[in-house]
Amino acid sequence: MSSTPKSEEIQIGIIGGSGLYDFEALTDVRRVHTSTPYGDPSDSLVIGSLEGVRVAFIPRHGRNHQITPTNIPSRANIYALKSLGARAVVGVSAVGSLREDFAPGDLVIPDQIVDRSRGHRADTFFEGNTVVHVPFGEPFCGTIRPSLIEAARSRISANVHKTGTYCCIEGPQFSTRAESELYRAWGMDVIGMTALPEAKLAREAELCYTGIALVTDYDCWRAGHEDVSADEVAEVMKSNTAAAKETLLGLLKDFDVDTRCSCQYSLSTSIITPIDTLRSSVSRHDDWLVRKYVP
Ligand SMILES: CSC[C@H]1O[C@H](OP(=O)(O)O)[C@H](O)[C@@H]1O
Ligand SMILES: Nc1ncnc2[nH]cnc12
Repeated sequence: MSSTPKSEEIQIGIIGGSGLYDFEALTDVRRVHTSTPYGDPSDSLVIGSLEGVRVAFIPRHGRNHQITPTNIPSRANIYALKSLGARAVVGVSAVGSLREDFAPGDLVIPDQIVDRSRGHRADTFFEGNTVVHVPFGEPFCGTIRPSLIEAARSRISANVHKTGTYCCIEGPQFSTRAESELYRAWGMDVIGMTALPEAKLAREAELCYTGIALVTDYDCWRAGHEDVSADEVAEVMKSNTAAAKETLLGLLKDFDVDTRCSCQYSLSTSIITPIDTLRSSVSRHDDWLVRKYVP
């Protein structure tokens, strides 16, 4: 069903993960091929309407799942979404469970992340002559999370966990059993390879970022269970993606970005390089984020 957009402006970006390579419910669709100062995004972006909201969708591994986690061009993806006008981003991802009571098929709206990646992925936009330290104590947007939880709880039959710490490894290999046990002992709840650097970059780009984590497996810690495999993740995601899409439709039903949300002005107290020096020397790369703070 085609719905009249409430605004022509793109409000929100959706980044699809494993198993979520398109969003067939989008109407009034056009495909945008774009390149950015950070290279090409993972794929062309699909712009369309969902529940009357203009949305930009991109599959983070590419539509044929050909980009490994280390090589995901997250800076280009976030730049492309921001430059199309998005004020918020939802990242959908497949995750392993690190606890008994988070079962395959469950949906988690994570509230924390621990970075266990190997430092091979660019995780800041600020590599020029502007030094910026954004707050990241709450890595997921506290304004949109409650709406996402409410949307999931009211629209899907799967178990919804309203908090969870996402342990982000870089992969592409899955974890060893000793690592998996360690992450469990540290109190982490789910494990994946992609919420970072996405969430960090979204915060630097002053976008509200939240995640929908779809549990596909028990990683490799659970006695009596086969260790996770890519085939298992793909198989479980065949049914999980429907829950993610339904949750997104619920979120968008009355969606409006709160311009007072602190994510929307995260740079306002974060630029340590004196504004006076920036006025004359802000580098081309940093300019698109910093310019509004340079009088
Ligand atoms: C296909 S298994 C491992 C793969 O799945 C997850 O991807 P995404 O977060 O994009 O859904 C995980 O992070 C790995 O990239
Ligand atoms: N067990 C796991 N480890 C890392 N990433 C995953 N994505 C889905 N399941 C995963």
